Amino acid sequence: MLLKIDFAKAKAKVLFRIGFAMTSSTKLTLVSSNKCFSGEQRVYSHESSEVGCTMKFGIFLPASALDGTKLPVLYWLSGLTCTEQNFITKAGAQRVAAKQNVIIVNPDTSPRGCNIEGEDDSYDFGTGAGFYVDATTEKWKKNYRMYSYVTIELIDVINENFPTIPDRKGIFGHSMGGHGALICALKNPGLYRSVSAFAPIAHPTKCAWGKKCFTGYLGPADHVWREYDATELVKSYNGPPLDILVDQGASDEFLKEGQLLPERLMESCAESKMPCIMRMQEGYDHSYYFISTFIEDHINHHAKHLHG
Ligand SMILES: N[C@@H](CCC(=O)N[C@@H](CS)C(=O)NCC(=O)O)C(=O)O
Repeated sequence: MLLKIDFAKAKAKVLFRIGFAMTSSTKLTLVSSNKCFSGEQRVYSHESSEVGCTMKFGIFLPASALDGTKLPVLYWLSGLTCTEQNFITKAGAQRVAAKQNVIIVNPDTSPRGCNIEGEDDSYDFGTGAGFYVDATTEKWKKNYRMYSYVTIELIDVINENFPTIPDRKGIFGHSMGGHGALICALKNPGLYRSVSAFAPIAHPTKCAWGKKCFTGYLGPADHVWREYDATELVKSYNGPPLDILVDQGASDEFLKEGQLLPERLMESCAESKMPCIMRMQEGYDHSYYFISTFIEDHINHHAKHLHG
C-alpha cells in the first residue's frame, strides 16, 4: 500500500480538544484538570526531546486565558525530591495568579525512569534532583539536561500550546529550584523580566548538596561548576537590570547546616551593584508552610514587572 503524506497539512496547526492551537510537533497529554479560582489547574505530560523521557508539568490558567486572552507566564522550579505536585497542592499560588492574571507553569525536577544505574539511590542526586544543569559526564549527559529543558524546550512547548505573551516571562523557585531560577535568569539576560527565590541554594559550589550534584553531573573541574553558580554568575552578569527578591526563613534547618549560603549571594550582589532584596523571615523553616506564607508577595513582585 502506498502511503501518501500531505506535508502541508501535517505541518498545519490543528485545534485539539484542550482548546488551544497546537503545532503537530508537540503532543501534550492532559493528565488532570481541576477548576480553581475560576481558572484551571492542569497537569500535562509530553515526550521531551531534551531529556529523552516523558516529562510532566503543572500549568495554572486564569479564567481569561481559558477564553484565549494572551497572558504573561511565570515559571516555578521546585526543590529536591519534588514532582510537579508539591507546588500545585501546597504553595497556594492559584488564588494570587488568578488575581494577577498570570499563567504559572511548574515542571518536574528531573528526568524520571531513565534506567541510569544509581538514579534512585539518594534523595539529593538523580531522580528529583536534576539541579537545573546540563550534565556533561558520560552517565548523565543524555538525560540530565534540565537547564536546556527549562530555558528552551519547555518555553517553546508552552508558547506553542497556550495563549502566552512570549516576551513576558518571569521565573522563581525554591531551594534547588530557587537557585535554578537565579541561574536561568543570570545566564540568559533578557529572557526573563523578573526573578525571585525562596531559600535558594545560593552558592552550590561551596555546599554539600551542590558539590555532590556538580561532581556527578559536571565532573571534577570546578571552573565548569562556576558556570552554574548564581553567586559567581552575578559577578559577570551584563544585561537588563534584574530586581531580585529572595525570602529566607531564619529557622531553616538547611540554612543552619550551611547548604544555602544566602549571605554569599548578597555579598556578590553588593559588590556587583546587582539590585537584590533578601528578607530574613523570623521563625520560618524550609517547608511549603514558609512558601505559602510569602507566595503572594512573590507573585505580586513578578506581576509588577510582567504587566509593566
Ligand atoms: N531531607 C528532606 C530534604 C528534601 C526537602 O526538604 N525538599 C524540599 C526542597 S529542598 C521540598 O520542597 N520538599 C517537598 C515538600 O516539602 O513538599 C527529605 O527527606 O525529603
